[in-house]
Formats: sequence, structure tokens, C-alpha cells
Amino acid sequence: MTDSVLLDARNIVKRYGSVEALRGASFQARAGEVTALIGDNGAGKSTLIKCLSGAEQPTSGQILLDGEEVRLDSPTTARRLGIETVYQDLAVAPELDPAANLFLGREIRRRGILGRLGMLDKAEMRRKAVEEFKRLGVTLQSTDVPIGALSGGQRQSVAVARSVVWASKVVFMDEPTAALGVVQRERVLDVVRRVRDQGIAVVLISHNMPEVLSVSDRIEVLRLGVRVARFQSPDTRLEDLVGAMTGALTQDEEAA
Ligand SMILES: Nc1ncnc2c1ncn2[C@@H]1O[C@H](COP(=O)(O)OP(=O)(O)OP(=O)(O)O)[C@@H](O)[C@H]1O
Repeated sequence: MTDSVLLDARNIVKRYGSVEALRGASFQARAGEVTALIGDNGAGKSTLIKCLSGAEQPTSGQILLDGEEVRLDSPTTARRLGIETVYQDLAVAPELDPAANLFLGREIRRRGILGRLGMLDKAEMRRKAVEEFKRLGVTLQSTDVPIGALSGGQRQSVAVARSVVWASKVVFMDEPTAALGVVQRERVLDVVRRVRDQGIAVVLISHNMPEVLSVSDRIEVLRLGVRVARFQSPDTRLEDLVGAMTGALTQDEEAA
């Protein structure tokens, strides 16, 4: 584990009308580590990663990347700074094969898949994709079928692998293994570990505590829109995590 903080969010407040989803939440992630972001339903996890990936604008607070304050006014700005998000519903094109899904960006798709594909050397793209899948341990039964025809775990592995192609610094993963069986879950987690081993700061939202304990280097706990606890994974017990996620806030936590 490293000690240098790559992404540093301080006192993030996010209000939706009268709902205060984040009430001064802080969060840190380090390069080459998986940081799990956990908390009960409605704790503010998704809102926090939206604020840190340009999908939402915080009402107030400060975000530093590599020690410099940044303003993430859109997902495009975040992406330009090396921040990418993998959603559970996969932002990939089901009608295209895994290689195309690895290299196609969302903006590129918006500008027209066919136009862009016409400009790419398909054989070269496929060769690079096979190399990338091998490096990241993504095993596919076929690289020629539309990704929509693959299993959920394989599709999710491609989505996680794609984050390395697009992100240089931080990847947010919002429940990437939800709805997967045990074997497929383990495969996706192996890809997550390899993404981390590329020196990327991986931020993982998950409700599965054994998974959190097995894959993450650090764990940050949100409760009612505030970070209430931080753990280093190898020293952490399941009971500690559950204890941190539940119960009323103490005065110290209110002030954290
Ligand atoms: N667009 C929105 N408009 C109004 N309220 C919102 C909006 N988005 C989130 N909230 C509220 O903010 C709070 C935090 O929601 P968020 O989705 O961030 O929680 P979460 O920790 O990701 O929950 P879960 O684990 O259930 O996905 C909730 O009370 C939610 O209802």
C-alpha cells in the first residue's frame, strides 16, 4: 500500500432540494489501491462518486487530484483528467464485439459508431484488444460475438478492462459484481485487482462485505451523508464494518 493520496475530497455537500444527500463527506483514494466505499442504502455512496466523476456538481466542498484542486464540471472534464466510471448496467454497446467495446468511448459512440469504426484499423484493434484482455486476465469464450451474447460476468469483465484503456488515474466502480454468481464474481474481482496493479486508484462501491474485505486495501464508510470510519482492510473484521454502518451518529461523527 502507498501513502500518497491521489484523490482527496473534502467536506462535500450535495443537496437535492430539501434532501441533503451528502453533509460534508470526505473521501480519499490512493494510486495502486482498491478503496471500498461502503454504507447502508441511502448513505450517499452513489451521490459521492457522481460528484467525484463530474456527473453531479457538489453544492460545496473541495476536490483535489494529485494535490491540485479540480473542478469536475462534466464527465468529459473528469475523463480528460483520467477519471472513469464503470456502472453496473455497463455503458457498452451490446451489438458490438468485445474488442470494439474495449476501445469505444461513450463520446465516440455518441458521435456515431459506424463513422468512428470506419476510421479504425479493425485488425489492429482486435490484436490490441486480445493483448489487453490477456494482460488483465479477461477470459472470453469468443472474441467474435456481440458482447450482448456473452455471460454477465464476461460483459462486466470487459467493462472493467475497458476502464484501464480510458482511465489513467481513477476508476469508480458502482457495484460491478452485483447480480453475478460466485465464479463470475471472482473472475471480475481478479480483473479489478489487475486494474489496481496498473497503478490506478480503484474506488469500489459494494454491499457485499466478504467481497469488500477480499479485494480492497482500504475501506471508507459513509453514514447519512458523512464519512464515519476508515479501515485498512487486512486488519478489519466484518463486525467492525457492520458496526460503523449502523446506528445513530455520535457528536464526533456529526462533526467529521
Ligand atoms: N437526484 C436525486 N434527487 C433527490 N434525492 C436524491 C437524488 N439522488 C439521490 N438522492 C437521495 O440522496 C440520498 C443518498 O442517495 P445515494 O443514491 O447516493 O445513496 P447510496 O448510498 O448510493 O444508496 P444505495 O446503496 O441504496 O444505492 C438518498 O436519500 C437519496 O434518496
